Amino acid sequence: MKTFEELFAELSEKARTRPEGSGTVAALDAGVHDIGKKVVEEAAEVWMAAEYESDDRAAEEISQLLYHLQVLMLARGLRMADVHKHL
Ligand SMILES: N=c1c2ncn([C@@H]3O[C@H](COP(=O)(O)OP(=O)(O)OP(=O)(O)O)[C@@H](O)[C@H]3O)c2ncn1[C@@H]1O[C@H](COP(=O)(O)O)[C@@H](O)[C@H]1O
Repeated sequence: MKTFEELFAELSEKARTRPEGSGTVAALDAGVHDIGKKVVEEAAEVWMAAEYESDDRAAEEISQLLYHLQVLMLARGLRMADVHKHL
């Protein structure tokens, strides 16, 4: 288990060190267009899970959407503070 901030720190480190086999590195290499499509796909899965599936399935889909949003942030060079200032 990890928090939103802990995941962002982990993904930032992956982007910096580019370890072999990292899905995050592969996604970053694919670029903003591909990551954006993944965000939309995961958002739809969140919607469906929230409407038709269990609390745990909805939470799982939400975690995946949050992951892909963080990857998109990294691809754009955005930091957590850039988002926080709009909350
Ligand atoms: N939290 C996540 C996470 N959530 C979602 N995903 C990715 O998003 C996909 C979403 O799953 P779907 O069910 O939509 O799967 P799918 O359609 O079969 O997936 P694809 O074929 O599109 O890859 C997963 O297969 C993962 O590739 C994640 N990938 C990685 N993490 C965490 O990110 C960290 C770094 O991971 P690596 O960069 O892979 O080392 C680790 O702590 C991981 O636990």
